[in-house]
Amino acid sequence: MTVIERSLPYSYSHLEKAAELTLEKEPFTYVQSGAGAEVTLRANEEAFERWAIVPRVLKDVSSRNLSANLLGTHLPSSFMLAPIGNQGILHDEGELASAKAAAAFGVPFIASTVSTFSLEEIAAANGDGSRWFQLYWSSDFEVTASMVQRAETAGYSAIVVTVDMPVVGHRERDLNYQYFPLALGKGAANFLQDPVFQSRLSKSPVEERDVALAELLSVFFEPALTWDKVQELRKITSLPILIKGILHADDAKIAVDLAFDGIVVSNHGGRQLDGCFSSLDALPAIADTVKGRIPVLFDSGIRRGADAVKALSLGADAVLLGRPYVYGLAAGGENGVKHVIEQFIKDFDSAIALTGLTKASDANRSILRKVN
Ligand SMILES: Cc1cc2nc3c(=O)[nH]c(=O)nc-3n(C[C@H](O)[C@H](O)[C@H](O)COP(=O)(O)O)c2cc1C
Ligand SMILES: O=C(O)C(=O)c1ccccc1
Repeated sequence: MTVIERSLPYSYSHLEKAAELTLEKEPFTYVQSGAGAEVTLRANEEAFERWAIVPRVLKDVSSRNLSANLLGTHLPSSFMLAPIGNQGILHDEGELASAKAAAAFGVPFIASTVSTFSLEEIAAANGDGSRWFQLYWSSDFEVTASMVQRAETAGYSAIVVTVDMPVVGHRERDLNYQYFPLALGKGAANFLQDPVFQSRLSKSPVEERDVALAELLSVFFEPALTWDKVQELRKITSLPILIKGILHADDAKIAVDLAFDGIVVSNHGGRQLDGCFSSLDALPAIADTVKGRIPVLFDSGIRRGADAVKALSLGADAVLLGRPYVYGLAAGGENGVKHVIEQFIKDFDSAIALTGLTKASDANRSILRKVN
């Protein structure tokens, strides 16, 4: 399948630039920035430069299988689109454009709790595509339960509980601009359209939007969340449950012991705790602990095909693509996301062949060396 929007650039840095030229400075900064001095944001990318692929040759790579299958979901190229909230600040069609683009390539889409469009609207745009729902656990448990049930009804096939945001990271550049999309209502649709959330209000969100947004902010964070509480999700849904935001091998062990269905090794793209471990550096010990008992997904720093090869070699079963696709969204809407997906698949395919592999799932540590 060849698309698309030839005016869009091919490299990550140029895509970022294209997004910067399209957007106002506040929404661009919101996407690009990280917490604190952005040490972790930089470390996520730099960690990939400390691993080098040592390719094998003469392996007949004429036919290649890039796919992964996990938790009943088919990933044609071993990656999914990461949950990214508030996409309406980047393009009017927001998550609808991204979910359509993902479906066109059969790439699974993970919809965020704080999407600009509701999970039902995203499901309609995603159509026959495959999709998971990312859950931010609300301190109003009945709202959490209602959202999970809605996701199940709307054809989402797994729940990804993000646990690295008991509070929001100290994002200095957003603070400088005093720019907080959730407070502006840019990621409120799943709440405003939720019947349980609406029942908490004396007037409808349309009549009293400010009151509704204040209620949203008051129930959004749940700093008291624990492993025990997350386990209660089992009573509400039969869908697979993954835990996103794992960096410590001991937490990976707890996730396995408590029979969660998968984990996402992630530091939220350097947006939460600045100074924490890069995601790639965290991966090997986690993979050694999990030992294949549950799927290990990975994000934070994936920019190119070879990055995905490295993450798979260090023990990930699949990766999530984050900032690259939303820069495509900002610069070119649905076609921009298609462009990014298409190029990422081509790059990944080429990297697999040049590594001397015919199956992405065969990637392992024998083809990697630590450098520097
Ligand atoms: C603008 C933006 C919004 C995000 N929103 C969410 C979200 O709503 N839920 C979530 O679990 N992660 C969210 N993330 C984190 C991503 O899912 C992913 O972990 C991160 O983007 C990976 O880093 P990378 O994009 O630098 O590779 C967001 C990231 C960005 C850049
Ligand atoms: O920006 C984010 O990373 C994010 O997920 C978020 C969601 C809600 C409030 C603040 C940040």
